[in-house]
Amino acid sequence: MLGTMDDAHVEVAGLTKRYGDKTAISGVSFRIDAGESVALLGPNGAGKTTTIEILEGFRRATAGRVRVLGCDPDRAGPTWRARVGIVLQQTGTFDEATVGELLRQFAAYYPAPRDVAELIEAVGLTAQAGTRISRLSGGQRRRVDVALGVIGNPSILFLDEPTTGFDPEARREFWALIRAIRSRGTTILLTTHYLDEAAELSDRAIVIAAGTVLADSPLAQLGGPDAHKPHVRWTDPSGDHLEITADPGAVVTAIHARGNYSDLSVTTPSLEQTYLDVIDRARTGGVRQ
Ligand SMILES: Nc1ncnc2c1ncn2[C@@H]1O[C@H](COP(=O)(O)OP(=O)(O)OP(=O)(O)O)[C@@H](O)[C@H]1O
Repeated sequence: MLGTMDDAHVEVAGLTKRYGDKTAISGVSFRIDAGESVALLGPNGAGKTTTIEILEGFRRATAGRVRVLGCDPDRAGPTWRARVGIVLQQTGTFDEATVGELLRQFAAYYPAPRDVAELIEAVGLTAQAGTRISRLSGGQRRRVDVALGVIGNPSILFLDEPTTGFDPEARREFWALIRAIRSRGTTILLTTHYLDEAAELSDRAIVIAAGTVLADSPLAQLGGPDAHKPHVRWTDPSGDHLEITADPGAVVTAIHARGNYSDLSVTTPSLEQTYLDVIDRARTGGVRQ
């Protein structure tokens, strides 16, 4: 059966994956509702690709419960696969075909594909529709990858490090493309090492490291409430000071009133710093947010 009684598009409970005697994923649980866009974050080797490929049905879980669109990906059939869009980290090349030929060929595999000309326009390749894939730039090929991922009009789209190697302009164009797919109501799970990308494309971040979930929260709340408070730093005759405060104005006014200070600054931690703190705290024995 496709679909569940509720709105969960992904349900993962106690997911564990071992490669031989190495445990890559250890008891991971999370849920993604229909229409949500979620970023899976974590350092190299954290288990992101392993997790996403289990959800795609490309790898088999060692233990735990996994449901995508209400089905176990390991047992799901072609009807399920037609509703799941995938953009892998690296894709094969179809050098001899033109963009239009390739997409028309793939559209024929799906019961309810998107209109090919409209999709080519949506991914910004109208001028290249008659161009062989081998003649496209790296960024243009990645657009073809995305077009192939959504040609079947999927309910959920998996993107594994979609913009690695992109220049800043290509990355921004790609974000616009994904936002357009998101605005159609498609559920999205992406892995990325770029915090700005996660912030642009996601409602929520799930942070994993060493195969366990460290945080699962909206990006603006990552690390807990104190993680986003401004830092006031200053120096006075008694030494260097740091105060983390929700009201930096009041702290600065008090410092000023006391006088005899130097090197006063007010900064807000970046999302990247907050993320690195979450990872760091876990390494040094902190607790889950
Ligand atoms: N086929 C495999 N056989 C053995 N070990 C593997 C295999 N695939 C992954 N691993 C190991 O599992 C762990 C998780 O790897 P995974 O590729 O899922 O991490 P990742 O978070 O996607 O990393 P990256 O950010 O570098 O892509 C790593 O320690 C990796 O070496």
